[in-house]
Amino acid sequence: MEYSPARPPSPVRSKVFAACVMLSLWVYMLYCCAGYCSTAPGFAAGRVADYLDPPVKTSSRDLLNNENEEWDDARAEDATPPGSVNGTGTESKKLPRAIIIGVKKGGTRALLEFLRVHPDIRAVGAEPHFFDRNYDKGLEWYRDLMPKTLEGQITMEKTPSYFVTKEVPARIYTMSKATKLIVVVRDPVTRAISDYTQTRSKKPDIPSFESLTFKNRTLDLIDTTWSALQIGMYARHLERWLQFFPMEQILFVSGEGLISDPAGEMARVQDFLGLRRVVTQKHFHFNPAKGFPCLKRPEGNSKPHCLGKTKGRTHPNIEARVVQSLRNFYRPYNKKFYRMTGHDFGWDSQPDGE
Ligand SMILES: Nc1ncnc2c1ncn2[C@@H]1O[C@H](COP(=O)(O)OS(=O)(=O)O)[C@@H](OP(=O)(O)O)[C@H]1O
Repeated sequence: MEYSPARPPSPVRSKVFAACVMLSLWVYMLYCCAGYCSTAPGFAAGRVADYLDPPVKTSSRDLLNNENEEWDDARAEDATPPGSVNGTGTESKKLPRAIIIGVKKGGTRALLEFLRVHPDIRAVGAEPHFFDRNYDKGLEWYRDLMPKTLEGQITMEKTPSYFVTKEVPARIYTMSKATKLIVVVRDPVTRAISDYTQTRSKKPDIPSFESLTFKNRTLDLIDTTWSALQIGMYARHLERWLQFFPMEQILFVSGEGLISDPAGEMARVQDFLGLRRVVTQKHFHFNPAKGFPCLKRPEGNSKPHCLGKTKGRTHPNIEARVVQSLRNFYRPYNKKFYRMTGHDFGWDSQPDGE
């Protein structure tokens, strides 16, 4: 090879060099915006982009074909402590090792967002609805929705309808009988009203809560075919899960506790998942105007991130006698559920009225 001495930089060569650098930076930024920079730790650009725009991209969101109003709530700030991403090796998409299976309006979005703060958790932001609506698309379709993880990190998703869909326990068992299951439960009466409030926000003309609750005019026959009421019969749904999974593999999180003591509930969840207790009291700030805890970064003084306006909608006032009938209706189911889980969630000691 011919030896050529170093040539002094010419103005033309410098301009070409600068243009190449600019072009590479643009390509890298596009790459990151597309969500492929997730190996970057903590607050690095890729992960922030990932968090602002969760791993399921718009096209996949359409593919998911669900009325996923909660998707926007996944646009949380990245509160991952800098430099604390764990795990080793190269990243790859894996099937979930833990799933938040319910319940609808229990507080599932709050739990998922709190968990996403943990450096050992990577979760898909949207609800995949794989085991109930998209099962025929196959496990590879499902895996492809997941964010990439390093060895040692836990892949998660949440789809609240799983808990009440009868085919789902067997399907999750078939994927992996070691899957850890988390259920966020909430007073079934308040949950039903929350569910109704959500439906009414989309279809303002629906009949009143009272008229949907009863089958007859004498207001004594509860309409258990109405899904808003059926979901709250937790003991019944749980029986189906117990045909496939042992109780030790299911964690019940109190929806009320998630609001009044988020750090306490998060300690239980992290223990259950075999994780270090990274998400603690210092990650939460109670916002009195919202009435909810919001996520904050322990260091720095950026504004705490609260969930979006689809959470904490004002519930309509429901007639006291209707609430009382529902309390009477749910009492035996609640009692059974407390016995099965070994935990009294305290819903039956609530004062009457919501
Ligand atoms: N931190 C925090 N911020 C906001 N909201 C919180 C929080 N923790 C629990 N909740 C309660 O979560 C309820 C919505 O539950 P889900 O997220 O499970 O709803 S959904 O099934 O995904 O639609 C939502 O119900 P509503 O208040 O009836 O809207 C909230 O009460």
